[in-house]
Amino acid sequence: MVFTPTAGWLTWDPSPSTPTVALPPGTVDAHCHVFGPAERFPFAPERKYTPTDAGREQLFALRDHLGVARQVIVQATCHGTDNRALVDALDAANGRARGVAAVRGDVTDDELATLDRAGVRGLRFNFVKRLVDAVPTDELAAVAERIAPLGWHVVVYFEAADLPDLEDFFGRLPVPVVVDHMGRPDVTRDADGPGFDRFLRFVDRHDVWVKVSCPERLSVTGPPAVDGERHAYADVVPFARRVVAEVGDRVLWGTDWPHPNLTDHMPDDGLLVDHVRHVAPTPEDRQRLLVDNPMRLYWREETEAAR
Ligand SMILES: O=C(O)/C=C(\C=C(/O)C(=O)O)C(=O)O
Repeated sequence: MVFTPTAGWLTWDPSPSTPTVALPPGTVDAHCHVFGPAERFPFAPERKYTPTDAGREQLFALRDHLGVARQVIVQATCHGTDNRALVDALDAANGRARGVAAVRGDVTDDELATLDRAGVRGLRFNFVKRLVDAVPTDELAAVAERIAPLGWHVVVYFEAADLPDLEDFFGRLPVPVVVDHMGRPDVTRDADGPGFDRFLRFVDRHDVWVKVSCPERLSVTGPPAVDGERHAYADVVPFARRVVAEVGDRVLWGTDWPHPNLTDHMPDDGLLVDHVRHVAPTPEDRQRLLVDNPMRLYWREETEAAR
């Protein structure tokens, strides 16, 4: 079957620059994806977009190019609840990757156990309307009860405007909740204004984890370097720095490679690494953000053994 990438859809940068920021040893890219290759792992019929292939070899090459040690591969909607490409990449990563899968409500306990053995440590619940149709929250709540004994968590992706309708559902989940891309704030607003205040109150109330990922999706100032530095997405920085300052022990970072659904510009992944310097200004901030927090969430057995 031939899969034609969605028209107008940019593909990932095949030659990202070399970061000027030296990442701490053990850095984890806590949000990236693997797409296909489609001839081995066809995209889901229910998908809302068709990406270009972005296979495990390219994902691992990016890891090594950026100086990242480990990756958390997150199931994207283009593969629906078919986690075969994810599991294949986990198998090939030799312990250097963990996964966040997507499942239907009728997933069996044996299937969950198989995913756990493959390195999956969470499920993704996607509420972004341009990506999924109606979300069966009752089904998701039932599945969340079943993954609690596995020690898994739930990664949630939603638009900021939808948080009021979703907050109670998230607060009732019996497992840790991790929010993708800071809950997609409107960065034209004040990072200290009521909208982001509300998000951070939700985070604090329910001990929610937050990814300071995807400045390229959130920014309206775009990629041009700011003040001559290898820094961009300056309008996103105040929001991300607030999260790092106020949620320091539950904050994560990721590249979001291969950056699906971007049409106006494709980020340079080397610049995304440099961007971290502005989001997490001290070495201690970066150690927590890039190493300690993701290791505690995804490689708990190693962090507990090291105590
Ligand atoms: O890759 C991301 O995290 C963001 C997007 C896509 C998905 O998450 C997905 O397809 O599951 C998006 O905003 O289009």
